[in-house]
Amino acid sequence: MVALTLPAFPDDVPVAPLHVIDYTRLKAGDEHEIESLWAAATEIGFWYLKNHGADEEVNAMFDLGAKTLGLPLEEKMKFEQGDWLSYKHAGAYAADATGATDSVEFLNVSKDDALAYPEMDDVLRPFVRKSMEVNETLIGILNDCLGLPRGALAARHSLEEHSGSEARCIKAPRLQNVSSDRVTLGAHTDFGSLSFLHNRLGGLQVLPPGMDEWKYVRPIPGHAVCNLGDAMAIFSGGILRSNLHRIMSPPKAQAAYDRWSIVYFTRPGNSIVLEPLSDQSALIAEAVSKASEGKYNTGVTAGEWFQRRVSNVRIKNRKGPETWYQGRGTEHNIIV
Ligand SMILES: O=C(O)CCC(=O)C(=O)O
Ligand SMILES: [Fe+2]
Repeated sequence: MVALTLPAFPDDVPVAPLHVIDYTRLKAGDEHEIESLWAAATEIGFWYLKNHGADEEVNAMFDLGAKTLGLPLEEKMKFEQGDWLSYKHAGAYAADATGATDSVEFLNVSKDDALAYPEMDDVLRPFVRKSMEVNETLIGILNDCLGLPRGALAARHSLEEHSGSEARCIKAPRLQNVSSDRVTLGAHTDFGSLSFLHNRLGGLQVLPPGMDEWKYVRPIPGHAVCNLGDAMAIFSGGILRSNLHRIMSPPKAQAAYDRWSIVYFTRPGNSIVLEPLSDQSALIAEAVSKASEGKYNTGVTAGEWFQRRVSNVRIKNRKGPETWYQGRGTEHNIIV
């Protein structure tokens, strides 16, 4: 189970000063709040979201995750399926180009499974539905800020089409006798559109644009952390930012505890081509005209983008450092 009393996040580590966005104000169309969201989405691509109304669903997911990932390894390994869904054991991913491995385990459940199966429990489905509602609202607001026709981004995230959208529970076990600056999940950008993340302990770090020092994202009770992924950076011709991040063991006294997180990833439908929506927005067309030729024309679908990224991070598929680079996303210009 998740410990009820955890040591406080330390005051003497570098933190990223993320915007705090109030979801209820956003929903009410508050212009100041929309401007803050736009600033966060274009500058760093990460923000806190308060008053999102998903606490109950998220807490149930933490309990479900603890129960499921608490099973013996041989039980969990029966559910490892291909490169992506269900269970991922610790050490299955490369943490960097050298072949060092990660130390987190995941439980992934596709939104298509969570919504489709009648016997799906009363924890996953409510969490997926609530997370979808929040992410769709945020994506809709960003759609309008980008000057896209109403529903242009929503059409690329249709409920009907199968996609890489999924719920994830992550456990990073406390590390014994290891210095607290150990990377537990390697530096990456998220593959899809928008991630709705819930943390209780520190350890998540972002590399803010133009900086060479990683900054912690301080967990704030009741506040989710939202971040944009590659698809939104590509659709917007680079106006929206998909920022590099990683997980470290929790800082200072928090390092003595297992670290749990719950995430919902919204990703485009598998058939959606990842390219800038220049013909639908003057703002995007202008951004693309300033970028190097073809920079955001990936020539692949969201399904292919996802498959490439996830299979190249699998350590079993590693041939050498090039495999790590072949799995990179929109952050590929950044040397870490
Ligand atoms: O656990 C976290 O804080 C972040 C997880 C993450 O970045 C991911 O699963 O993509
Ligand atoms: Fe991530």
